[in-house]
Amino acid sequence: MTQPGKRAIDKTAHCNDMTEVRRRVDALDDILVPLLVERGGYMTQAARIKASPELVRDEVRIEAIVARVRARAEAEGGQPDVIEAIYRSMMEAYIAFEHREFERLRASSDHHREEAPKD
Ligand SMILES: O=C(O)C(=O)C[C@]1(C(=O)O)C=C[C@@H](O)C=C1
Repeated sequence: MTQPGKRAIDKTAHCNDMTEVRRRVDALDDILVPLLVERGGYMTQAARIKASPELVRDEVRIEAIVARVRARAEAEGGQPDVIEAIYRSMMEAYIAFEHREFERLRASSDHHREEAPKD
């Protein structure tokens, strides 16, 4: 459980003008974007490990992630519906990326294949 006073929502600073709001938002985006890039790296890993493109989209896993992040949003004093919408949209973008990575990795490994493909 998130302790009272340690919730993310309680860390939001009171702002006196939009310059301060935007400075705070930019500072959080500077933390978020590198984390999203790192998360995206695991789509490349998944694309390498999965045996077929049909396995890229995994509805069971998507729903498990949504349930998990909704609960976390609640515990942090946030809005579960907002976090769910962000995650569903983010995962669609990552699924598209994972499909591109799946193709890219197979295409480049073809160049390194020693034997000619059969047929
Ligand atoms: O867990 C996976 O199988 C992934 O490929 C990762 C991920 C994600 O976390 O964004 C992306 C695509 C899948 O539909 C489910 C989840």
